[in-house]
Amino acid sequence: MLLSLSPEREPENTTDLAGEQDYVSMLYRKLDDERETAQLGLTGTLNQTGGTPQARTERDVSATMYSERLAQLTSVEQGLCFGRLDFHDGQTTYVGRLGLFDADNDYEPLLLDWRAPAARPFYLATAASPEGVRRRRHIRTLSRKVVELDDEILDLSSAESGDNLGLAGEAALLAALERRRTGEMSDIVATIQAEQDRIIRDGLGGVLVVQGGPGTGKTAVALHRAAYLLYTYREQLSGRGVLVVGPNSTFLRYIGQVLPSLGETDVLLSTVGQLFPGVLATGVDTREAAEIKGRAVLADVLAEAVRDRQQVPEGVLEVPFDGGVLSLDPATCERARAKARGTLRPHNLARRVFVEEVFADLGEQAARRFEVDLFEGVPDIPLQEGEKPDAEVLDARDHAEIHAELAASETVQAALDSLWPKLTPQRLLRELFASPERLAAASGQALTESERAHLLRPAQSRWTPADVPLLDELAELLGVDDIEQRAARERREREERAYAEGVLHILEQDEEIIDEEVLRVADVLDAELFAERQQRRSELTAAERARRDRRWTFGHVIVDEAQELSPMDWRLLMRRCPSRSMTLVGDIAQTGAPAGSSSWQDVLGPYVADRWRLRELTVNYRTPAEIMGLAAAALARVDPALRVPTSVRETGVSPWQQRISTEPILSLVDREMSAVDGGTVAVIGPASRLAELREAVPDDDRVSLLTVGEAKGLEFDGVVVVAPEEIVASSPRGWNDLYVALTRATRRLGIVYTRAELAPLVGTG
Ligand SMILES: Nc1ncnc2c1ncn2[C@@H]1O[C@H](COP(=O)(O)OP(=O)(O)OP(=O)(O)O)[C@@H](O)[C@H]1O
Repeated sequence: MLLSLSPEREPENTTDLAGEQDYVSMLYRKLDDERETAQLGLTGTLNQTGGTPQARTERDVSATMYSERLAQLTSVEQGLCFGRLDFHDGQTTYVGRLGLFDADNDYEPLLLDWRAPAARPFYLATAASPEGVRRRRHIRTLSRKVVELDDEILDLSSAESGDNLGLAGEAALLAALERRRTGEMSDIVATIQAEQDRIIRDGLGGVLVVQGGPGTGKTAVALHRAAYLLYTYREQLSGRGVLVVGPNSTFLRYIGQVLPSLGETDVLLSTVGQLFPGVLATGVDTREAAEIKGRAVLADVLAEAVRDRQQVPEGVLEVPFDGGVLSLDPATCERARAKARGTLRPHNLARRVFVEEVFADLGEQAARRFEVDLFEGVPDIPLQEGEKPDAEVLDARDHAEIHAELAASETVQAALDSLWPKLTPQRLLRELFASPERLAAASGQALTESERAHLLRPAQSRWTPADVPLLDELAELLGVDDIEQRAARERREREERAYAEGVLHILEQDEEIIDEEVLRVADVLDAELFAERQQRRSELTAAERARRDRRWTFGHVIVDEAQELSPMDWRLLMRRCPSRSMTLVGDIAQTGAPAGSSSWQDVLGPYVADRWRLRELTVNYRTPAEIMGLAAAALARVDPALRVPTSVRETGVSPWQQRISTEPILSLVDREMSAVDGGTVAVIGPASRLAELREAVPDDDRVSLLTVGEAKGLEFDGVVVVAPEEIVASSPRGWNDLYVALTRATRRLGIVYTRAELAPLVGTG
């Protein structure tokens, strides 16, 4: 065991257990009281009807507040209190998932929220630097029952025998690490380690990069940091929300429960591919296409593609109008285009200027023709002595009418659309990738012919995740004019509100005439009203509004597996976070995406120069030492200078390896399932073998069949890696991929070879 049980532990004692049970039971009673108060507050608020619009708004705010409080109080039920600190000065504090106070005793804290500054010694105090703490106690509960206490005495004698990983609460930590995995990540609030705590509580401003090998808790730390920031900077963050970006939806499902279990719901979890409202990116790019689409130079290509849609005709364009023909000459169009471009506005907004210029020219032609028609057959009357010529035959109203007619004319609109079309990002990108000519014109020297060939595809193709940052870029270049949609949405909201108010009004009137004995309408409609208000409330949370609004900017952005993002992904994310208050967690050694990065400075330089701070995590909590020995051989192939993080555990079980022909995969997986005794098993193989493996893998909820990309960020009790040599060969970052695959297991790892090319790796097992 690498995990030693130092510092010194006090023997567990039943009196202590009973004492802690009393205290914990008191906390749960307090929690129940708080819940009841919140529930009563909510019911009372929902039962109120009528009143002024302001009173109704205030009610909505109170209902929101009460239901949020209720959700928070419910989320902390499991493990409400998990720690106790005894200080040398005789003081004692309890640490838990939220703060509880004694209203009858000057609001003395009964339980400290783990995020409160006063709770920090629970995570940071060590025997060498005890911060006044004499004893740290981990309290383990099952439902509301105290089942185990783990004590550490922090004094200098134990500091000398302390282990070099500097772990706190080792017994509790070990218990957490050894537990079976369920397929959903759990919070680590009771056993956060000092190096993790420092990152979680780092200040809100600027860009913080957390670099750490597999299993070092980067994801856990990122999520706890979100909860910490929302607690500490609530005023600043609750309006704009926090965005957490993950690599794929499987990963988002895996981490989805962590923040709610910490009482936080106002966080948007999303992949980059989900950040363009209205676009569902279900298509899959080839590796080459994904890499090319991720390049920064695509921003220039897209800007050029937009300019390419601002045309000047080669010859005079004849525009049928009102029974005659108007002509648009290249010089006029050139002038109009230069003026429109000169505004530096996005394409769709600059179009207005282009149209005005063209209308001025066409309008003049139309007016002249109108005058000619007007005076046709009327003899010229010579001017009298001193009389001036009539400067304007048509007045401003006539001109306005002509403009309106031009605007309404389909032929004029068709001409304008051929020169400066109104464009959506979707239309432009679809037409760009479907046309070799347009793509060649837009890319100039930026892409070679063969690179362009990778991007070409039929117009009806599905969107892919790598298209999303391109659509986002185009939305900026084109200027999506969603004023009408916004107005429609606001109108809809007003109508819904008016309808609800109408219903309430009718109910109130009804109540006046209904017999007292009969159930009052409000008595039976509570639930419905509640649901309706809940719906309206959820529409108003920052996370929900952010999901619908492409231009939403977040108070803080957290990116997990940040090494996988392409330069174009970063452009999108930076737009969502102009304050550059960001936490990026990742591992350069695990980069698998073709457009992913191998240097944090390369990623961040364009946005913040060198003004970002780096923190490192060095301890691997997931993967036992035996497995890391094997993974180290794969990492050495990525870069001999890279080191694997130190494992906290040994299991005594070495990874096994065998050739595929020796035994069918099905029986190997069955064997692993019994070995992990009800835990989870993943079979990770190259994409090209997935169909074949699907037939060979048992149909069981506890077994997952995944590519390396899909397995990124996840963990399982047992892992079987199939055809490692094919994983390595199938991508330029093959060794990184294999490293990721080998580090997913918490207990057991098996490798099934198809060939023997990776003998050096086998030899290191
Ligand atoms: N302080 C801790 N207490 C208990 N468990 C922990 C602690 N830190 C990390 N873990 C556990 O270790 C495992 C690995 O954590 P996590 O997935 O956050 O690592 P990671 O650095 O994101 O890994 P990867 O780079 O492979 O995705 C998880 O099961 C997590 O709950």
